[in-house]
Amino acid sequence: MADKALVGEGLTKVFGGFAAVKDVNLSVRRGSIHALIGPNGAGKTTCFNLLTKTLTPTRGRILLDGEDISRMRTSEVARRGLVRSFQISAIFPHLTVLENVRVALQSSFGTGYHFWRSLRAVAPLNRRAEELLEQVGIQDNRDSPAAALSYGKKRALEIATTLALEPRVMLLDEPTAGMGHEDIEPITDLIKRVAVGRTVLLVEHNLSVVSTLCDRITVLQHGEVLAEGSYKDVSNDPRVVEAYMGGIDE
Ligand SMILES: Nc1ncnc2c1ncn2[C@@H]1O[C@H](COP(=O)(O)OP(=O)(O)OP(=O)(O)O)[C@@H](O)[C@H]1O
Repeated sequence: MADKALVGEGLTKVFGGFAAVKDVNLSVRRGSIHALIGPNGAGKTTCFNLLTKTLTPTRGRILLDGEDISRMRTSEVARRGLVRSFQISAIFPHLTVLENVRVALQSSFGTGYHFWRSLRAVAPLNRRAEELLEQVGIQDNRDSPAAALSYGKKRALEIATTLALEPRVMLLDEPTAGMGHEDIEPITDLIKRVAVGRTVLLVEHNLSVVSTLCDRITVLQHGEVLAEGSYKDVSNDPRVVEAYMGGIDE
């Protein structure tokens, strides 16, 4: 159990009689970057939403560091170090980049969204916010309104606000979705950097990103696990090739 940061056991989610996820077993090794992939409608988002506690499983269990978190609220699991990017700290477009990270830090320090608290009380958080901006490479934009950032830099800001919650396990939902070619490489490098010393699970459509970033891949099809292994293993698996035929995105 010690090497498994996050485990899904027999995860099933039924929507009005339709099983979007069926008896999925999934283990995310500590320190790894693990991807959930599969053709459209395979159940990736549903599975991800179960693991991130956005949805409650119809059946099955989720274990974080061996502890059953199946019935816990997202805020409880976030306190235990399982954080979905953007789950708590959505970007506030009219706040500056620095203020956005500070708000995320306030929520992790339990001071919440009490904007009326004196500026003096939040000032010590500025240094940490600046460090986080540096870590994701957008320190030069600290005083810009978040709305003015390029798409790629917005994603970097979202990662900074996630890091503010000190995640041990980070869950990223399609981190490169909607990105132009020029933004994909920097965000891939950034995820690699912030993954050091952490565990990362992501849903990602871009298979070239998956191949460069991920240690382990789970392929879903029709709500079930079709294959699991390294990118090389799964991409050479004839069942995976067949599942993707006609439905591949990249
Ligand atoms: N809330 C819901 N109610 C009913 N059916 C749902 C619901 N959410 C998902 N589904 C169905 O479950 C199946 C799996 O959907 P899901 O979004 O998890 O797949 P996906 O692999 O993420 O797909 P995509 O790559 O297209 O985003 C689909 O057939 C979808 O229509």
